[in-house]
Amino acid sequence: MTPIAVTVLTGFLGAGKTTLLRHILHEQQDYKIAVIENEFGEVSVDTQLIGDRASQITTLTNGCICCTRSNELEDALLDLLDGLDNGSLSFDRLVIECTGMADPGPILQTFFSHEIICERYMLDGVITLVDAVHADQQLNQFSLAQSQIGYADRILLSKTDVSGDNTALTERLQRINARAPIYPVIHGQIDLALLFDTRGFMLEEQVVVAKPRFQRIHEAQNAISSIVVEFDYPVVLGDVSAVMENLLGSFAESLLRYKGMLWIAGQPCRLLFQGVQRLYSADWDRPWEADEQPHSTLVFIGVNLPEAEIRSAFDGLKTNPPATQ
Ligand SMILES: Nc1nc2c(ncn2[C@@H]2O[C@H](COP(=O)(O)OP(=O)(O)OP(=O)(O)O)[C@@H](O)[C@H]2O)c(=O)[nH]1
Repeated sequence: MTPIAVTVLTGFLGAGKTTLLRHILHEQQDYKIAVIENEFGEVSVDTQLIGDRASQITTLTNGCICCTRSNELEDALLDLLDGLDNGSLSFDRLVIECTGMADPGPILQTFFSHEIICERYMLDGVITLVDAVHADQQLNQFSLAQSQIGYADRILLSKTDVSGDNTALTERLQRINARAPIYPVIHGQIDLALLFDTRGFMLEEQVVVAKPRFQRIHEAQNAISSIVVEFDYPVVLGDVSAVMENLLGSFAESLLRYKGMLWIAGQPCRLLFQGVQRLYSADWDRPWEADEQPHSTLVFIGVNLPEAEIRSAFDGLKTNPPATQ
């Protein structure tokens, strides 16, 4: 039986993993891809975004799969095999999207430490997304961001459309990981032949593969947490922008990542709102379904999150809800 090739997508918060995954699922013609998504926080924004393009999506929201003590990843991998064996699922590749705070070490270890998983899956490679705009600061602040680069078989430098000159960053990445080629990508656009069949974990004679390092997350990351803000009334787009501008004015350094779906007054479609530190964007997503109660849900992930300020800023929109809708 041919083992199922597994690609692990990693990279710090907001580096472009979901954007790349959407590109992979959209472009590839040759494989049936199953996806395991691990989301930070209980809201599955990314799962909603990748939609129905994967053969099977399993979402693990019970904490980060690299640090949870449960065997959630192991169980998910075995469940997928059960599905294959009983004919309820059909796929020939697996992509695992880690959270931006995941240390890839323990995730990779799962593929070496469980007999059935070792036999039926084959780790193809680790692809690490690096946000060309924020990476320098993230690498200075979080040893985890360095680990994610250390494990890479391929490094994809994202946001090169807005980052300016990347020479110094590229040199820094090469010093951390001299083995992985670095490719610039804009919105996940890359030739898939460069991503698959990297054989990063095959011990070929000509390749010196560094032994995976399994390390604990640095204590400093304990300061990172997430909060979910929800409201069940429509809001005016300009008001949300004003709230965000104010929050960023005071707390841009603390807000590592924020994203969610918004109910905008008078609009038939959901607004996907997301940002990474100071860069944020909004896109219209699909229309609200007839049987779906519109609502807004935002997830904020940050260092020493100013929770009270964030909640009170959004509560402020409640006192003056728009008359329409
Ligand atoms: N300008 C620009 N924006 C990008 C690029 N790639 C991704 N983005 C934007 O960056 C934000 C984060 O992208 P995602 O793909 O959600 O990042 P992620 O790594 O999956 O994020 P988390 O799962 O939250 O860690 C989104 O607003 C993307 O549209 C790029 O190449 N250029």
